Amino acid sequence: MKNVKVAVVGAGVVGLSTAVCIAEVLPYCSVTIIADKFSPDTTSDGAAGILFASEFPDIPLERQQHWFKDTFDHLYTIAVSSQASEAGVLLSSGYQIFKEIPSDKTPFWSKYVLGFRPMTDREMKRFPDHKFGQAFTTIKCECSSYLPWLEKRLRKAGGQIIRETVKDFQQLGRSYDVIVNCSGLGSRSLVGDAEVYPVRGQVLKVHAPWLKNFIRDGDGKTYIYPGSSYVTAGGTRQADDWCLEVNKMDSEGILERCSRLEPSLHGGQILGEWVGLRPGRKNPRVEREWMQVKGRQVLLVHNYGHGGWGITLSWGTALDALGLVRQSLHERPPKARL
Ligand SMILES: Cc1cc2nc3c(=O)[nH]c(=O)nc-3n(C[C@H](O)[C@H](O)[C@H](O)COP(=O)(O)OP(=O)(O)OC[C@H]3O[C@@H](n4cnc5c(N)ncnc54)[C@H](O)[C@@H]3O)c2cc1C
Ligand SMILES: O=C([O-])CC(=O)C(=O)O
Repeated sequence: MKNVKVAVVGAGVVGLSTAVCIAEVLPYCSVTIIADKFSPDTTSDGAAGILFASEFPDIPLERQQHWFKDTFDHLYTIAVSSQASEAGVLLSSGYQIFKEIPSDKTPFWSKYVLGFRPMTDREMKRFPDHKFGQAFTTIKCECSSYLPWLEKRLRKAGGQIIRETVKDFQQLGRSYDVIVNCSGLGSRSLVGDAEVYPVRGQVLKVHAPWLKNFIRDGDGKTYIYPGSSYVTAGGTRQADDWCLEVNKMDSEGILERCSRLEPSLHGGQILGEWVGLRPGRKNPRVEREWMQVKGRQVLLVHNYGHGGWGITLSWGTALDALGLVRQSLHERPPKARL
């Protein structure tokens, strides 16, 4: 019997992954996603969805490794299955190149992607402004397909979906035993977390079907990611900028920088421009607390603040959030709601 009521707030890649993990693994939980935006209108939808990461300063490296590996393994299984195109998950090969030789030539995720190696001198000849490069195959997870696919998986596991703006967790706690906060940037107002801030990102969607391999400048500001139906060319990383309007100067800068790396982009056709606000935070917050609601203890699990790596870490942090829910319910089973 499903006697524990769980509300997952947020229907981006983090909320949907977390809801699916809980609904599929804990048979005694009834899971409801509550969000004010769903695919195709979340931040997750417009992201390139490429899997790799930079390191967060205060999370043990081992934990970051397992977040990455769990997500990679989960998505790899989909990428090599017959579900791949419906789920929008594909393998993607290419280069990350650096103008200066990085201090760490083998990032923590290098052992989880496929075929990671330094680029050869012949490969580097294409990029005369760059001194060093890494070649590897990773995963590209296109959320405009992946989120609807997760929604379907959630419903199959008995999950429900409600479109609503949550104003207050106290209020929500009257109807649920567990709240999982996957509201991304929304956590700034929902839980008053001033550590979460927007990191604005603008990208172009380009029709250039001859491009097959990604190219990313290690500074994180210029990248070209061929996908299943268009190429994502980016980007910008503007901290504390809340503007969701397309900026023409940003678009010109993106095109100019990307075409320097890949001159054939000039022959492409721009299909659209998109802006999203990354849920920036020094470290993602994946932890639990207890809330007192009308004399009852309600479990509140947080899973937000993934910055530019929410897709990369989505399944791994969802599994951690699931672990926190399971462990907490084991320690303190919920009392009946009055
Ligand atoms: C240009 C760009 C490119 C990117 N590329 C990549 C990439 O290649 N790889 C990668 O890993 N990451 C990438 N990212 C980062 C990635 O998009 C984010 O880390 C990720 O989308 C965060 O997911 P999320 O589910 O936490 O948040 P979101 O997708 O923003 O979802 C938040 C959810 O919470 C809901 N919500 C918030 N507040 C409330 C409320 N009060 N009531 C109800 N619902 C609420 C929203 O409606 C929404 O459903 C990119 C981001 C940008 C902007
Ligand atoms: O940095 C990248 O290559 C893509 C990304 O995650 C982002 O723009 O946030």
